[in-house]
Amino acid sequence: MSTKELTEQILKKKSFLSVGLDVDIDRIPTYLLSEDDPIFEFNKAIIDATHKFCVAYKPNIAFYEANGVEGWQALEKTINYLHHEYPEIYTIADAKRGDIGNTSRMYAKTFLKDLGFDSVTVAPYMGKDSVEPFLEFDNRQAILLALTSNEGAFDFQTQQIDGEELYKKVLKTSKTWKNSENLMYVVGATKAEFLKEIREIIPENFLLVPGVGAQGGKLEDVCKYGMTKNVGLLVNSSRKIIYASESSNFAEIAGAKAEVLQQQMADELKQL
Ligand SMILES: O=c1ccn([C@@H]2O[C@H](COP(=O)(O)O)[C@@H](O)[C@H]2O)c(=O)[nH]1
Repeated sequence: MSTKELTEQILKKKSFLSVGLDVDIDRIPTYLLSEDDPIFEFNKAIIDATHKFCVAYKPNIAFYEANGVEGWQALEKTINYLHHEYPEIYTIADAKRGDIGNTSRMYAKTFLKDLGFDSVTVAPYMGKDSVEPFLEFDNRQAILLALTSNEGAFDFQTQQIDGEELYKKVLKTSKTWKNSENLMYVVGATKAEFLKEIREIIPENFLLVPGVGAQGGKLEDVCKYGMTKNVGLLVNSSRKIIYASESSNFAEIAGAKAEVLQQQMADELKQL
């Protein structure tokens, strides 16, 4: 999907919500465990109940890899279900890949071609040749980790190198890479106070903002400095939505949680 189409979906649905499909087999309702594919059945119920209120889904690949072959099968069924039932939805493989170019090409093929995700998260640490293979696909994006939501972000990302924070160097240098128009960036909602300076470096690019909900990030803070005239935001929430209830109506309750966030987003969009 192009970023123009993504913006159109955001304005149509009055939502820039991404629902995180971080499916932990130990946290899903126990009655689902007797199904052939409990992870997929959980995802299907969550997607059917929340799709009206969001524009994107973000499966975190770790939760699927942790279940071996069955996890990969559940991931493939989930992305196929989204493509077939809700083709207007933007999809993010939160895989945080990046390696020497020859290897990155294989990661890019897996997520952006074979599985057909719209985007994949990529770590910038190995530099240009590790990221450019993810930028070669039309209407697909690589989402580069810029300033992450966790405490450890202060270990390296905010450290000064030659008088400038490392995350700012990542933003500036990545703009010089081939097909950099296909870049989006991860900025944690817990780091909203950095957004003003981040927007001075990348005024237009979409940001994927995780950390609202379980990690304590605030939607209004993110919007205040992160929103552009074309919105430019995908705000993700995972656990607060998908594990809102363990009862048999878990999906309905997840839908209600997603709707609360969507309503707040609709209010923020009125200020555009
Ligand atoms: O900086 C980052 C980058 C990625 N994540 C991922 O987003 C979700 C957040 O889940 P919640 O349950 O809403 O906290 C999860 O998949 C993380 O691995 C992040 O949190 N921060």
